[in-house]
Amino acid sequence: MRTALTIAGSDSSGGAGIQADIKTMTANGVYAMSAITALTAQNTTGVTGIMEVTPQFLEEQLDDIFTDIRPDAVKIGMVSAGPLIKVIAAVLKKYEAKHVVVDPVMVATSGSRLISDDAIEVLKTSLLPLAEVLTPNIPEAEVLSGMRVRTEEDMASAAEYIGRTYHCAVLCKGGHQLNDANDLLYRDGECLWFRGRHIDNPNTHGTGCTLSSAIASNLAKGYCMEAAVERAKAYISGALSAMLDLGKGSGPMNHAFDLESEFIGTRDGDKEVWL
Ligand SMILES: Nc1ncnc2c1ncn2[C@@H]1O[C@H](COP(=O)(O)OP(=O)(O)OP(=O)(O)O)[C@@H](O)[C@H]1O
Ligand SMILES: Cc1ncc(CO)c(N)n1
Repeated sequence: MRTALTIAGSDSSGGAGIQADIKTMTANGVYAMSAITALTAQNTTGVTGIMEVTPQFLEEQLDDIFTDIRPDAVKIGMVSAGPLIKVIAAVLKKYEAKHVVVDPVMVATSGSRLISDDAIEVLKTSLLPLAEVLTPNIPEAEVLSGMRVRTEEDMASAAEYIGRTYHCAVLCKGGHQLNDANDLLYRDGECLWFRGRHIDNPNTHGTGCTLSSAIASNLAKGYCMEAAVERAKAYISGALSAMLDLGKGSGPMNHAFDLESEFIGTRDGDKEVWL
């Protein structure tokens, strides 16, 4: 079985962060592992608290993972502080991690800030150059490129600038800001649009985490970048189309929409019963 690692924050409401990543990786058929950067107290209406792990403890988690079950792909999500980002960069280099997907998480769907200003600088200098692909949404693409992004042409210019600066592929997500389902992949000097069907669902908590984890899962399984993005788009469209409606704010998606049966236990010792 192929393996994937998420390095991200925990979302107590289960729709984003580590929880979304593990659900996504599992649904996409890879073995999921996690190194937690911070606990967040949050729900669908906002984030009320953040408790970071120490850099030493993050390093310990990562060393334990890489020296035992080597990940075939790594997804990096919320990392709120510079010293934590430095640890991640050092570990990725030390173990020559493959298929590194960085979702430069800055603000939650609910509007809460998830990274400090100095950490953004460390992200740019230490971590982004190690990525195979970055998955910024439009506000994140604006911060990383220093450009104003209002149109599809702006998305292409910003993605190209970011890709040339950090020598990686860039998937700029239209997301809930511009054109919902249309994302642009810049790679090796070329732009490729992934045009999805807009799904009329206000519940988009964790869409960014889910997409980047689905890309990492598919890279872990050996798909090329274009195929990994295509398959990840299909997965997120399915999860949004399931129209789960939980919580008082922008709720989570149904990550398990494609699981046909529900395991209910065993009978007669060894006979499994499925619904
Ligand atoms: N209503 C929608 N219908 C179809 N696809 C959507 C919709 N909203 C978002 N997506 C897709 O979900 C993926 C995640 O994009 P989005 O821009 O929402 O991420 P994000 O802003 O980083 O998310 P988050 O708020 O979780 O950080 C993209 O592929 C985007 O096209
Ligand atoms: C822990 C965590 N990571 C990422 C996001 C972005 O949606 C979030 N809301 N929470």
